[in-house]
This record gives sequence, C-alpha cells and structure tokens, in this order.
Amino acid sequence: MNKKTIRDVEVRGKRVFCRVDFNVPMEDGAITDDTRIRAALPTIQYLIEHGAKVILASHLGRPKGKVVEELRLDAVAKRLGELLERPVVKTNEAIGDEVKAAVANLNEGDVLLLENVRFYPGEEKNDPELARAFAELADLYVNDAFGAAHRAHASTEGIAHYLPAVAGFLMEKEIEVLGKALSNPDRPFTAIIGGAKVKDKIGVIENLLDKVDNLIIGGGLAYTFVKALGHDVGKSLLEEDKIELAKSFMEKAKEKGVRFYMPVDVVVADRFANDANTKVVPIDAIPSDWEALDIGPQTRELYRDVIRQSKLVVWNGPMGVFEMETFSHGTRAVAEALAEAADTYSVIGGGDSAAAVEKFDLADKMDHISTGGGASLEFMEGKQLPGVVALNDK
Ligand SMILES: Nc1ncnc2c1ncn2[C@@H]1O[C@H](COP(=O)(O)OP(=O)(O)OP(=O)(O)O)[C@@H](O)[C@H]1O
Ligand SMILES: O=C(O)[C@H](O)COP(=O)(O)O
Repeated sequence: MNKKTIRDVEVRGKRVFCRVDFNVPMEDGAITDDTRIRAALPTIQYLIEHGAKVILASHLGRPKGKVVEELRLDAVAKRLGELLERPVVKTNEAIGDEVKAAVANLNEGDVLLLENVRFYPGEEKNDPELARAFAELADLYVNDAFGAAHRAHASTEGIAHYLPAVAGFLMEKEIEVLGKALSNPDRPFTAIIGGAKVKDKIGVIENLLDKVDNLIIGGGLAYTFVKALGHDVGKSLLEEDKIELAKSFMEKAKEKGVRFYMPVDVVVADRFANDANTKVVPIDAIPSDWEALDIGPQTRELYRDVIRQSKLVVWNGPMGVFEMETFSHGTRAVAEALAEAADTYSVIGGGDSAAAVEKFDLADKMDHISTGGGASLEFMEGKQLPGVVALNDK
C-alpha cells in the first residue's frame, strides 16, 4: 500500500482522532455481532501501547443528521471496554465543549469514544466546518474504518485535509489483501458472484472479467443469465432490462478466455418459504410457476471442484436464499469448499457472504473476511475509495 500507516508516524503523547467502523448490528439495544469492534482492536491496542491519547469516532446506522436515541454508541463503548479490559470514556456529543473537556482530560493510553458522528448533518455532507471541528480535537488522524472508506464524509475524508492522515492496521490489511487479488493474483483465480441482483454486481463482474480465470455465477442474479441463454426461469428473480448485458458478459468471458460457470441444476420451490414444496430440476427445466431459490447438488459439486483447483477465490454474494435452511445448501457448500481447500486463499467480500460464513461457523477457516460490504464491492469494481485516497502517501 502506498499510504502511510500508524507505523510511519510518532503517536506518543499525541491526540489521535481514529475513525473506526463500529456500525454493528443491534437488536433491542444489544450488539448481536461485535466482529467490527474486534477488527479494530489491533490499531486501538497499538495506539494505547504507544502512549497515544485515543479519540475514537464512528457512525452507527443511518440517523440522517439527527439524534436518534437508539443509535447512540453507549453499548459499543461498553463492549469495547470489555474487549480492551480498560475503561472507555464516552461523550454524548462528537464535537463541542463536552468533547473538548474530555479530550483535555486524556492521559497517554486513555481511550475516548465520541457520539455517533452521523447525528450531525455535516458528516454525510462532508462539511468542511465539521471536518475542521473534528480536526481541532487532535494532532493526528488515523483511518481504520475500511467499511466506510467508500464514503466521502467529514470523519472519513474531510478531516484528512486538516491533519497528518494515516491508515490503521485493519485498513492496511483490507487494502493489501483485496489490492493483491486485483493486481497480482495467485492463479487460477476464481471469483464467485452471487446475491440478489445483476444491477448491484455489474461493476464487479465487468472489472473481474479482466482479471479472473474462472467466474462462477449463483444466487438470484443467475436467472437473468439463464434467461439470456434462452431458458425459462419461471418465477425466479429476473431483471428483464439486464438480459442483454448478461449476454454481453458471457460473450466477453469467451473472448477473454475466462471460464464462465453457471448453475446446471437448481432447487425450485412452489412459494418463497422454508416449508415450500421443492424439487431439483435441470437448469433448462424450471417449471413456469416455480421459482429457483438455490443451486442444485450437481452445481454444488461443480463449484466445489473449481474452488478446489483455485489458488485464490474471491466470493461476494450467497448462492441462494441462505437465510432459509431449505435453500442454504448451495451457499453452505461453497463456504465448506473454501474452508476445506487448504491451498486456496479465500477472500470473503463482506456483506451477506460474510454473514453466511459466520452463520455456518466457518469464519475462522477463511483467510480473509472483509469488514466492508459496500466498500469491498466498490474496491472490487476498481473504484478509488475516498477514505483511502485522502490519506498521506508514503
Ligand atoms: N435465488 C434467489 N432468489 C431470491 N433471492 C435470492 C436468491 N439467491 C440469493 N438471494 C438473496 O439475495 C440476498 C443477498 O443479496 P445481496 O445482493 O443483497 O447481498 P450481497 O450480494 O451479499 O451484497 P452485500 O455485500 O451488499 O450484502 C440474500 O438475502 C438472499 O436471500
Ligand atoms: O455497514 C457498512 O457497510 C458501513 O458501515 C457503511 O455504512 P453505510 O452504508 O450506512 O454508509
């Protein structure tokens, strides 16, 4: 990575404004998955051990510039304190007198968590006034919020214009792993693209077609490709306006020598429910009033084999409606194949695929699970992430 990191600067005695992505899932005020908090610990611990005065900032949810009581960061501060095994001071504001006083009270190695930065309308507008107010609290800016790096907001981008700005360890790792996959991949390199819609994956498929040896398609978006091949898809997800695009992707794959893998059989259901009637049918025999909700057993085997023969696999998007047990087997098979393939470096591109891997209890068997959903998708589209661009070059 050509950006400076916290290793390249002196942090001792400095007030460090560290942007993290603590946008964790919550239910009834309780954190249901603290992966993102844990992922930021190496940076926070480094700052503590090296005598920084640590000021953490994050968003939670989408409060749209207003105070939303349920989106306060108190539960996050508590969890962070437990994980760090040290007190974490939490303010009820992210700027202003209360915050300035709390920062002035910090000793070397102390940790302060500011209130949800998205309570301020200036955050998402990348208002220079708010960015400056954040910057005035600190001597150094550290961005460890990879999950929010695709957002040009006051605490992710704007602030970097007013302070020396470097990356944290999580940011560095995400950029290095995803960056290597895209620029210098071990081969055979396979991308597995699933999820609901072609529309959301156009950029990724386009970019990856130039880089991969194998492209595996699954999930709801596969049926637009199936239709493009001339088969009926019944009531399966279909984006009529993307059929031509699907055709052009398949042609482009052929031109480039990319092997393009589509489901050969699917699990169809008579309604969208876990207890629906189901059957396995070949891809060219989807009944007109049934919908395909998972890849079938032959496809699972086919995809397993491709995974086994790959040196690097990047996976984004589930193979079926994995939230329902009946339609989870395709996604599980891909996760298991990645877990078993010892010589295959597996990169999970955040979002639902990461949730699936967690659900199947296979997270610790993957080589890298991105903490970014939208951010990793934009990175894989080949886009520059504003939160990264704004950091100081080496
Ligand atoms: N065959 C299918 N029919 C209908 N829905 C499907 C099918 N296969 C997968 N899905 C649904 O697609 C959803 C996931 O797709 P989505 O594009 O939202 O997430 P993703 O690809 O993981 O991207 P992100 O990283 O943004 O979360 C899941 O909720 C899953 O149930
Ligand atoms: O959950 C995420 O992907 C990040 O925290 C970014 O959140 P956002 O999509 O609300 O900007």
